[in-house]
Amino acid sequence: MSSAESSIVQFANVGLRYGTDREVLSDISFTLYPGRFYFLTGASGAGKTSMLKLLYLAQRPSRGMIWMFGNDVITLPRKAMPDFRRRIGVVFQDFRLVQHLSAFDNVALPLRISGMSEGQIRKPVADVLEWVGLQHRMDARPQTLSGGEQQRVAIARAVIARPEVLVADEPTGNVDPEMALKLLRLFEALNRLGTTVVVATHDVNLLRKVPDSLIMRLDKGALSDPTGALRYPPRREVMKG
Ligand SMILES: Nc1ncnc2c1ncn2[C@@H]1O[C@H](COP(=O)(O)OP(=O)(O)OP(=O)(O)O)[C@@H](O)[C@H]1O
Repeated sequence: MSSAESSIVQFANVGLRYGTDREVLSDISFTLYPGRFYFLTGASGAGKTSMLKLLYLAQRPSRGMIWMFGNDVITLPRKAMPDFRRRIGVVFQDFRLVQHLSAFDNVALPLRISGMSEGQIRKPVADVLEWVGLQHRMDARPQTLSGGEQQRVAIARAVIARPEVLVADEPTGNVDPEMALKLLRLFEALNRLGTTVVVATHDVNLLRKVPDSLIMRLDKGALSDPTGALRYPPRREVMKG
């Protein structure tokens, strides 16, 4: 099998500019392989959020090519987008929960949108809320939850539809170090189940907590490769170095 066939995401010479400004991402080329744990790191303003937006298809590049799940997403018809987006779960630093809905209803939302019946929804939502340790807070509204609890609801919502890729943008930015580690363990558990995980963080301490992770580093919109993340096959001994 060629590397292109076994990859889950490929970027080739991707550039992104907002409006007529200079490029905030330049010549970005990399391949993500299924089942791996990637960190995307770099200083504030380096372009992490912009890169994740390209990854979860909220933003089109100004140039270059992007393939996901074996398809060219640049030329993908608009009506095919929702199906693609469902294969990618997203977690934001600021949670983005719907304030007037309970934890249960926030997590149930993607399943309701996809047309599942209430009978089909109850158990998977309860199970995933139990998995994030919030079975006792199912009826709580977001504003009555702590930051760590809200982020766990957001993670539950991101994974309820079993995405193949989970993308998280500074998911530990608004929680204390102990909760950050707990959230990271949830991402690791998902990764062990086969989900490809991409976590953007400027917190270099976090990188050390996942020994088998691959690190992509952005510096002023350019990508570097401190752990061999961008080479194939990624070598375990390099990753741990
Ligand atoms: N919608 C936008 N319009 C114009 N410029 C933008 C927009 N979004 C981001 N930028 C610019 O793109 C560059 C990269 O921003 P981005 O948010 O991707 O970086 P980041 O690494 O995620 O930073 P942070 O860690 O501070 O969130 C910055 O110079 C920013 O000002």
